[in-house]
Amino acid sequence: MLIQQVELFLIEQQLRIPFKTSYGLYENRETIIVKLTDASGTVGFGEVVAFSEPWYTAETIQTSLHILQDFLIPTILNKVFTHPSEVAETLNIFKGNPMAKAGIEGAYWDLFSKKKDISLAKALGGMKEEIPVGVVVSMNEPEVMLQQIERFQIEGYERFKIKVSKQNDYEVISKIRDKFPTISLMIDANSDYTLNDIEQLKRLDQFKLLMIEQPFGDRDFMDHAILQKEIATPICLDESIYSLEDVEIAFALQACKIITIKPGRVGGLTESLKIHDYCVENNMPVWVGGMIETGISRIQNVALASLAGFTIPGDISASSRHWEQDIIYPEVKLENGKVKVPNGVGLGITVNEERIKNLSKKVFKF
Ligand SMILES: O=C(O)CCC(=O)C1=CC=C[C@@H](O)[C@@H]1C(=O)O
Ligand SMILES: [Mg+2]
Repeated sequence: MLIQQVELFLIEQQLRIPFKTSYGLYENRETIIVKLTDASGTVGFGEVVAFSEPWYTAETIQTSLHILQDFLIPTILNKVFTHPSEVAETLNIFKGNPMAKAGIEGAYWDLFSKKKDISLAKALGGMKEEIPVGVVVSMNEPEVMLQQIERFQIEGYERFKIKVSKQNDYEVISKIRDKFPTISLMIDANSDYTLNDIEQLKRLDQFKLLMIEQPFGDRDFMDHAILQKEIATPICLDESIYSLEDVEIAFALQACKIITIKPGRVGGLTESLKIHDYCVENNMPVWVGGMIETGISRIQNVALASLAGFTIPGDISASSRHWEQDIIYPEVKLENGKVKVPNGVGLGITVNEERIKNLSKKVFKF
């Protein structure tokens, strides 16, 4: 495959439900849509899922635009690759910036599977035709969170992730457990705790949570290992995992019992597959995380989650969880509590290029 043209669309959409994080309240979400066109006119779509501010990881929309324009795109333009893994390897001559890289590499995977006349799921080695999915409940008043869980239960979600802080964890979780004693419930702390909070974290064992996601800082492997020995609830690492190497370190230190894979955070689908295979070989449960992304990245995650080793429902909620209208059709939706894995070539959906153009704040063509 020889890429003749790369286009970047910086888009911004209003979120249906504002998303409260440790950084602040997100009411709108910027992302970058990547469109690759090869010599035959076949196109591949990807998405850069970095946020506008460096609160989740160090990347932002602006750092990604810089790295894409000044380094990544000049490196892949008019160069022949026979497989997306070669693209990942080539882009790794540059340090860091996994989300910028994943935007390009993911678009290559879409293009590659189209050229092979197979679905992305099949190209990745996927087996499932439909997947169970989880949903994230934003940080809010406990009553609002209870209402959201009730609604999402009716919609068919099988796993519920709530965002908590160390100021409100016990109060919120106990109210949820009082009303929903048996649901599959997990929390995401986004590094809000430290080892000084170990007694407070021990108290959460009584709630029989599926896991605690990223209680400590992203480089705190040793502290997570100390905590995991003290609590029964499995620790899941998210922000700590930028590569397979980080997973090997976490596994060697017993810093966690579960891993969440986000292709953007690890540099793309090639690295995601390596991490999936390692976790399966080492009996470490693994699931696919979300990034409050558009349907392009979401449907890419659906394809990834179709691999047999993903055994925990991921953050792969319907388009309607975040958007009034998605930029793909058909939109991601639950049918009988499951999301169907597209079996059309490539992503297997249609990208609404008209809507992308209407949502674009800036367009770049190379
Ligand atoms: O994509 C979704 O629906 C949820 C995504 C989600 O929970 C997160 C995305 C990015 C940062 C955090 O807010 C959180 C996470 O840490 O997993
Ligand atoms: Mg997380």
